[in-house]
Amino acid sequence: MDSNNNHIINQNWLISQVKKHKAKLIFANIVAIIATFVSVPIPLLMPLMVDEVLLNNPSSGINMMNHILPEALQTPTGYIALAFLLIVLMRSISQLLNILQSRQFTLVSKTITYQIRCRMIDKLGLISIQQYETKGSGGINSHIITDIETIDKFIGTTLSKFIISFLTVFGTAIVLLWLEWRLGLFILLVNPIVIYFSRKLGNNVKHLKQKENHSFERFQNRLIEVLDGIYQLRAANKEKIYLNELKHQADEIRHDADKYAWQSEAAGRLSFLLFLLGFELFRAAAMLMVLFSDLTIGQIFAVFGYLWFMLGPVQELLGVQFSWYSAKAALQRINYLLKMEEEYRPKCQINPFIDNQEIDIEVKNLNFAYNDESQVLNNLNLTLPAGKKVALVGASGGGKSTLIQLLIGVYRAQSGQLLFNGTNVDNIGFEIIREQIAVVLQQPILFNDTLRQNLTLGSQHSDDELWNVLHIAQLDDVISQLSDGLDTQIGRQGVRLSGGQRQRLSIARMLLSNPKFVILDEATSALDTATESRLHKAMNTFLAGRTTLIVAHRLSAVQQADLIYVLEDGHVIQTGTHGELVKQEGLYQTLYGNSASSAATPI
Ligand SMILES: Nc1ncnc2c1ncn2[C@@H]1O[C@H](COP(=O)(O)OP(=O)(O)OP(=O)(O)O)[C@@H](O)[C@H]1O
Repeated sequence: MDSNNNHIINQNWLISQVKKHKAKLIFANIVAIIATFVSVPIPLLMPLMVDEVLLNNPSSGINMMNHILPEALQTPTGYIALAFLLIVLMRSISQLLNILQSRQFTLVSKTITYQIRCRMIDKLGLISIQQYETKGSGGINSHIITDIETIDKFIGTTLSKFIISFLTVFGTAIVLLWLEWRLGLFILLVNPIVIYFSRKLGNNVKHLKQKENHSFERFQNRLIEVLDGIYQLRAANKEKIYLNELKHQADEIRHDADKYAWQSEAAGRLSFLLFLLGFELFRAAAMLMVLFSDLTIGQIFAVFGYLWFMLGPVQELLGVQFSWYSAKAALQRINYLLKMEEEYRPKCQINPFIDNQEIDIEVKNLNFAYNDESQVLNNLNLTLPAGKKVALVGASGGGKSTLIQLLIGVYRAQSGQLLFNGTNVDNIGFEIIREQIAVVLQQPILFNDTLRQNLTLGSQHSDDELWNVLHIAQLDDVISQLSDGLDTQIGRQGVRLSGGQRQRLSIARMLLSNPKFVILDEATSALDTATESRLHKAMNTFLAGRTTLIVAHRLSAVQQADLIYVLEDGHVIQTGTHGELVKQEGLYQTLYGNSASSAATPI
């Protein structure tokens, strides 16, 4: 579990990422400070215009303007026009600097979220299959897409606005202190009080965001399942029931999202109301000061200007905490995924496959259960001799596919040993073992891509090689008739192919990977007997000298094996060749005894 925690996104990791972008962030902050410096003095032009121009009390401001303006323009209209141009210039510069600053933040946030996404994708390759089965792809999907989006928004938008807003409020308070220290002090005190209360209010709503996320995850998981099974559901006329269930889950999202939306909005508005009350108090105090102190009308305009100036940034600051709650919840969910239990991956200490020799496999006293409820493999003992074809038969649910899962390391036995060429799998490591194995499943996994890509899975092979394996797999005739040949798109999960064609494509893929150990798990179950027989004949040359494990129910697939194991309740009850076993009283005879001459025997 400790090693899993190495992947999580914590403060240290974030700090290390931020350090990588130090230069950009320092630049962004300097830009933010300059932008604030440029925009904060704008309201100061108010006292100048009101006191010195409108009320005709020329002072230092007018003197300064006279340095810039030619004599002919040194009139109230000229001063107003100059102030107007100055303000336009200052506002434009400040906005341009804001754009520059937010650009820096976007660059940083996109890079950091890209890093998080890569970290999650790396993790996907490590998570144990058991965890995948429990979590479902929808949940994982939502972490990689929605949660990262939330974090991206927080870093890129909220955080960059936070800096500008904070600097603006701070700068405004400084100018107010300078204009009238009592008013400045007042603002400096009001803001922390408002932020304190708004945090209290925010605390009451943060769990609602998590609830909304959970509903969303449940919905997404179910949606993916329903879409994957839509064909079956439609055929069984159960589509409506499942779609209604989805609607019900969508309604849960509505309920939870609505609760969070209005309560966070209300909390935000209440905080802002608190600020507005402070604001009104401040305004009243400022007017009293005009009456009872030397604050001028112009200065009070400046003070009001600053209050107005502050409203937006204060609202941004108050909103930051809600984005923070969302980002924190998203981070927690991302870390949940990053902490998921990983597949057991022992390091390679011995490589028993280096001499290109055939592979023999020994299974010794193997015990395995998926959960506490039932034992699937019970002290299983068997041998797959090098270069031989071994069939595994038995009633459904006997543990045949489970043994395959253990052989390829998808699950791990609770006790017992698995030996490849006499070496325990724990000393070899499954990465090395999987290089030697190819598994063909009853329902092959195909991608919505070309035939070529589905065959090669990204490795480089010439067309001749591809056509050769397609020929062995009895698929070359079918594919040569397609107008796009190897570049034909096969659709989602290979829907444009028949069940038998999908199985043959999967066999061709196995042939191409040139494995030393072949596992065929009901790999030809969808083929007609004539094609199946041709395929077995064609594959015989390829399989010679390769250890082959055949899991099948059909006699045609079983009887060609050099050795057959009959499995019941997770252990071997009979061993022998077809000829020997049909003569023995027992499960094999019950299953295949009367159909020795028939080509296919469904169980
Ligand atoms: N992922 C899983 N989680 C929990 N239980 C499982 C899982 N996969 C299989 N099982 C259980 O393990 C037992 C053995 O299943 P397994 O698929 O190995 O049988 P099998 O012999 O291959 O059956 P079949 O001939 O029908 O393919 C069954 O009782 C099944 O319910």
